[in-house]
Amino acid sequence: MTRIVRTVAELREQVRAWKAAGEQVGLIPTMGALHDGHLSLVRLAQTKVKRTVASVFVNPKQFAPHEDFDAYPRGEARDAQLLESAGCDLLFAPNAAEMYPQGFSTTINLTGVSEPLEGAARPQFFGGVATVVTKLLIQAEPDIAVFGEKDYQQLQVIRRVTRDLDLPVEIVGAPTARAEDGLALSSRNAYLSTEERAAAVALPNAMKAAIAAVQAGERVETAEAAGKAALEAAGFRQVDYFDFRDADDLSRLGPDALPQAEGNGAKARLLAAAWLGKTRLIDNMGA
Ligand SMILES: Nc1ncnc2c1ncn2[C@@H]1O[C@H](COP(=O)(O)OP(=O)(O)OP(=O)(O)O)[C@@H](O)[C@H]1O
Ligand SMILES: CC(C)(CO)[C@@H](O)C(=O)[O-]
Ligand code: BAL
Repeated sequence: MTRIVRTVAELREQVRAWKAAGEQVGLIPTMGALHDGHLSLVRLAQTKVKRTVASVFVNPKQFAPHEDFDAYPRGEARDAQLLESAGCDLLFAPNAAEMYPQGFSTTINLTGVSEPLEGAARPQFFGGVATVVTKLLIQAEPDIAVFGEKDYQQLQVIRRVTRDLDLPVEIVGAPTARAEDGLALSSRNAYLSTEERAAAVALPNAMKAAIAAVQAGERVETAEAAGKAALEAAGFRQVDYFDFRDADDLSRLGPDALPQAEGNGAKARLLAAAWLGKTRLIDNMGA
């Protein structure tokens, strides 16, 4: 069985024992409600290191008061079973008091790549993510930590934080796992009604269409506007962003920039976030 530990002391003791035996360790931070996307991160870590630790912690610091912290799906027994089936060695499941003891007063303050897109839509989000991920990396002392490209900006922010703070860990990005129709797997997909789930495929479809249009010579701005219109026509009630961006620093691409144009060395990424009823979906694709 996958062992479950709830304290930093137990986590460190186990990780240090593995390292003393010459075994490298990979950390997979999650908020639980696990799905195949999370398990693909475990499997990727297993190709690189001998031991894997998944953390499950629904981090209150990355939710604004009006967001879905209370409603966020939780189910430790099911999560532990899935981790067991994936061959994960350890589940770290701290409670809020272990993570944020009384008097906790430290938050990582970010600029740069955290500011646009998710940072603009959810001003509290990346400070909370950076704080908890930094704590998890210090607590677990892993050799590698794996994060999904599904949360592409989060991955870029975490790369930046680990570089800036000299954290001795390799950050590994993992490709987005998708349902058969193309929708990115996400714990929040559980909020979708049957009708909304059917409509949700418009998100990856609009993104693929926008990338194809730009690659065929369409102006970036025009493709972005068409993408937003396609989402609204499919029943999305609000599009927070549908933007082509520089793939590394997420700065804006000029209106006439053709990401794939010959001689244009910049790599582009299309990132989108949009609301279907009460569910906020995000996705991104290389362009
Ligand atoms: N479809 C996916 N493919 C690859 N990685 C994923 C996928 N979904 C989530 N992840 C990654 O799993 C890790 C934990 O994410 P989290 O627990 O928030 O799951 P989630 O499904 O993204 O949930 P949410 O619905 O809250 O966004 C993150 O690194 C995230 O990028
Ligand atoms: C990285 C993370 C586990 C930090 O709480 C969370 O933001 C997530 O699940 O993507
Ligand atoms: N998957 C990112 C975590 C969040 O949206 O809160």
